[in-house]
Amino acid sequence: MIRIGQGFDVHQLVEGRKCIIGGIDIPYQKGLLGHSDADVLLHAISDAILGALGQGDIGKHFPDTDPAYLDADSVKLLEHVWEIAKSMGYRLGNIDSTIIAQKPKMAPYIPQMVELIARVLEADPSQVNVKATTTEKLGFTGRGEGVAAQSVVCLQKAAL
Ligand SMILES: Nc1ccn([C@@H]2O[C@H](COP(=O)(O)O)[C@@H](O)[C@H]2O)c(=O)n1
Ligand SMILES: C[C@@]1(CO)OP(=O)(O)OP(=O)(O)OC[C@H]1O
Repeated sequence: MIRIGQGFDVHQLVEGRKCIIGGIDIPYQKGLLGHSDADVLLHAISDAILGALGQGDIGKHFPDTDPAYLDADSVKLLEHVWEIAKSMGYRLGNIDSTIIAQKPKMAPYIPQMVELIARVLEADPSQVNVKATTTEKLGFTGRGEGVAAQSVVCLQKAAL
């Protein structure tokens, strides 16, 4: 059986925070604001997996009112989501994601993001695609006020 899920997330860019995207700490004068480390890409991917499983979203599994998730490492959150997927008998088919940001430049860091995501999802890097786009200076991403990410995931379950 094949299940498809999609995820979308946005975090504000502010001074005094780290810019962690796809599990990689990207050097930049601003960072992403959130209850956790605000890793917008891993949140979109986590939501896509939970969507494919019909298991709600990361806000349901990791409430932003719970101090346990304050400054949480989103790699750990994705690992937890992947444990749910495995417990339901799924493995990764493929994943495609887009980071929407005017700055910083993502391209140099994308290979490291792909390696990390593939490792967490126990997949080959060829099953994971990460892209980036600006919005040509339009909108909140174009003004550099925030970063958005979207992801589509295909999960496969072995037939019994
Ligand atoms: N934050 C970003 C945005 C884009 N890129 C790369 O630049 C290429 C051109 O982007 P356009 O928005 O003009 O299509 C694109 O192919 C991305 O690979 C980036 O590295 N970081
Ligand atoms: C990850 C959680 C939990 O720390 O907080 P944030 O970092 O604010 O991220 P968001 O994308 O709003 O989603 C879910 C939250 O519950």
